[in-house]
Amino acid sequence: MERAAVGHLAGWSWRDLYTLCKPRVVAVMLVCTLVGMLLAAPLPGAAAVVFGLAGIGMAAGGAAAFNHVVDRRLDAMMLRTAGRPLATQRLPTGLALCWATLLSVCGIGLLAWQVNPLTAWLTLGSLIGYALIYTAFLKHATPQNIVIGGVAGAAPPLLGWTAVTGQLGPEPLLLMLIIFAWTPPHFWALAIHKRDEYARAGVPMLPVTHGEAFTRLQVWLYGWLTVAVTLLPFAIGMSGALYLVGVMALNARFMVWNWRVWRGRDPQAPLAAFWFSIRYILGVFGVLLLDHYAAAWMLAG
Ligand code: HEM
Ligand SMILES: CC(C)=CCC/C(C)=C/CC/C(C)=C/COP(=O)(O)OP(=O)(O)O
Repeated sequence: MERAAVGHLAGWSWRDLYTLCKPRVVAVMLVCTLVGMLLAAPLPGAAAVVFGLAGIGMAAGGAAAFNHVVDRRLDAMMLRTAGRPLATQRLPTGLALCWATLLSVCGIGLLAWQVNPLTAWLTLGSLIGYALIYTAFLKHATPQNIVIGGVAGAAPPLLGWTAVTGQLGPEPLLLMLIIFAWTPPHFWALAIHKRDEYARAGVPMLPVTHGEAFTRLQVWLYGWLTVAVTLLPFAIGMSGALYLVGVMALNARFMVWNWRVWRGRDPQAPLAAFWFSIRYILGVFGVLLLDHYAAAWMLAG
């Protein structure tokens, strides 16, 4: 019998274990982590970078897998998530739980063993914050779920910074604040688009509890907060003119999308704004890095 057929008969494939890790979300998080590392030290040690990325990546993937386990019944109720490996029941819950535990233990263990205890503790805090506090409690308790839970999702650049320096400081907190302020426009734009699904599943997301118009206003206001926070690296002298120009251009496009969401005239705007938010956050961290190396290069010259 062919291997594929065996996999099919068994009901699940190895790819399902990969899917549980939310690989695209974790990939963007790791980009932000790497930028945090490279801003902390122009030439960080290879071991801190490699083991740091591997440990943080495994822990974030493990947290995402726990999220799939905890949310398996809820995911089955929503069209967007109904095809997930646990929602369809093609992957046994016990196996997913083992996978989530293995990834989390290996990730945190690697950080404690090869990186530093501070990074291991902070990553563990983010893991618990997302997998348990957000997923099992906040998500069902309050429409502020993603604002509070956003602390865990915003941690990656700070974790990257501590991985190479072993200490906290105002700069990594600022990098974290950028993602924190960006999370509401990122998620609520999608939540507006998926409002009916969340309502049917009984999840108290902001558009369900406070209506679409109020959520559109919040996207607009948090958008401005994000703009203000992204100007701080320049204001405190952490980044230079190249960053300022780049981030202003990104902010202009970001706010055009948030404005379209706020106006509420284009039904396609929320989903388009959600997808742009991902390019935006990658752009902000990309331009932070570009500016950092441009400054180092000019100093060397
Ligand atoms: C609590 C905070 C956050 C919430 C509630 C949230 C929510 C979501 C949701 C519901 C999706 C759709 C997923 C899907 O359709 O499978 C999504 C997608 C995504 N999010 Fe977030 N997010 C958060 C934080 C972050 C952070 C911190 C990053 C990266 C720095 C991020 C990056 C992404 C990416 C790249 C996608 C697209 C995934 C894909 O292409 O399948 N998110 N987010
Ligand atoms: C250690 C560390 C850095 C942890 C962070 C872990 C992590 C992967 C956070 C992702 C945030 C996210 C996609 C939230 C959506 O969850 P949801 O349940 O609301 O969305 P869903 O309905 O798509 O599952």
